[in-house]
Amino acid sequence: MIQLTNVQKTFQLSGSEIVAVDDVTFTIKEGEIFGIIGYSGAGKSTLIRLLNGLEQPTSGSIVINGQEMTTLKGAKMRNARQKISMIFQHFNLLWSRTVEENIAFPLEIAGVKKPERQRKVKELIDLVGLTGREKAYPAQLSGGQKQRVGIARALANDPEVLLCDEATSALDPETTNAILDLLTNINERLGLTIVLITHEMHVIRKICHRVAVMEAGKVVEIGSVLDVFQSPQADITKRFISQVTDTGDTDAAVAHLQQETPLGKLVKLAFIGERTEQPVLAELIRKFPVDVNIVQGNISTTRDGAYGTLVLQLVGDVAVIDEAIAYLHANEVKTEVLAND
Ligand SMILES: Nc1ncnc2c1ncn2[C@@H]1O[C@H](COP(=O)(O)OP(=O)(O)OP(=O)(O)O)[C@@H](O)[C@H]1O
Repeated sequence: MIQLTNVQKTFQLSGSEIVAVDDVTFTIKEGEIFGIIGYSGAGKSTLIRLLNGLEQPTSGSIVINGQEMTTLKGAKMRNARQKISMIFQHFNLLWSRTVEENIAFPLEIAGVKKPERQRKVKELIDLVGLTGREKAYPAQLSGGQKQRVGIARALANDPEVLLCDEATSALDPETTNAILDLLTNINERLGLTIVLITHEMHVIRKICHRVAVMEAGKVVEIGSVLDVFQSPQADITKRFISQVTDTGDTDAAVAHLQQETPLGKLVKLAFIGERTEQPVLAELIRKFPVDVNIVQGNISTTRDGAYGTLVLQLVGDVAVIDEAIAYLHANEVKTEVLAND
């Protein structure tokens, strides 16, 4: 669907060169929700502007739906861009137009006749859950409602790709979840390919199928969300994951435990999929004569299944503890020894 190959974007700034996107190659599949995560300055906005043709790469190739975007010009470029829609952090609505007039705007520009426009606007208002608010002005809407208008407007011309630029960053957590549910629903109902950029791992965890992690213009890690959660490779990925898995209390709990009971092994277990629902811990306690203290536990749900971590202190005979860890391995539970006595 979208193929980026060796994409490079450099900016010249008062004599110096800034490499905003540095030799990026990856594919986004049709119908998937693909997340790009990175801290400020990582190059996410530049990448998304390259995807919608607002910027041209310095070198490399961007193919969307079989069309090489870097060589398109004039009407061909405009047609290709009509199939790529975008929603924004600050909604970018027209303040002097009502909800229905905002949604009708791209249809007017595309020359769609009034009866068809009205039919389409009504359908979109239903789809995004704004029925009854057709005549309201943006200033009379909540943040979540404004983003619903943004989404309806973006869908008006039946795009093939929806780009989301930090679309929930200005919203509170509850509204964020409602908008993310709406995007998931649209992805499933319309089969629309969604590419989103964010600095929040919660957004990736909740709705994305796959994720690319960006740092200093480069993609440093890419994979299915569940795989990346289970075995993050880059340090920056581990930091992002800790945004949603760490309660922040683990280090304090570990330090306290080591002071009070400085014995045994401190082990972090990672479970995925069905394993998160099975009584592995109960089996472990039944089978092995070790004392088990639970230090911290957490389950995160991704689109492709659940991912859980559990930090345990195992106290007892060293050989038995090693056997217990081997038993966990054999049961597809990943283990990492955090500390030994
Ligand atoms: N038009 C431009 N001219 C010069 N430098 C630019 C331009 N656009 C982006 N940059 C630089 O490119 C780098 C990547 O910026 P970009 O905005 O793509 O990052 P980002 O990950 O989207 O961060 P943020 O979330 O803060 O927007 C930064 O160093 C930025 O200053």
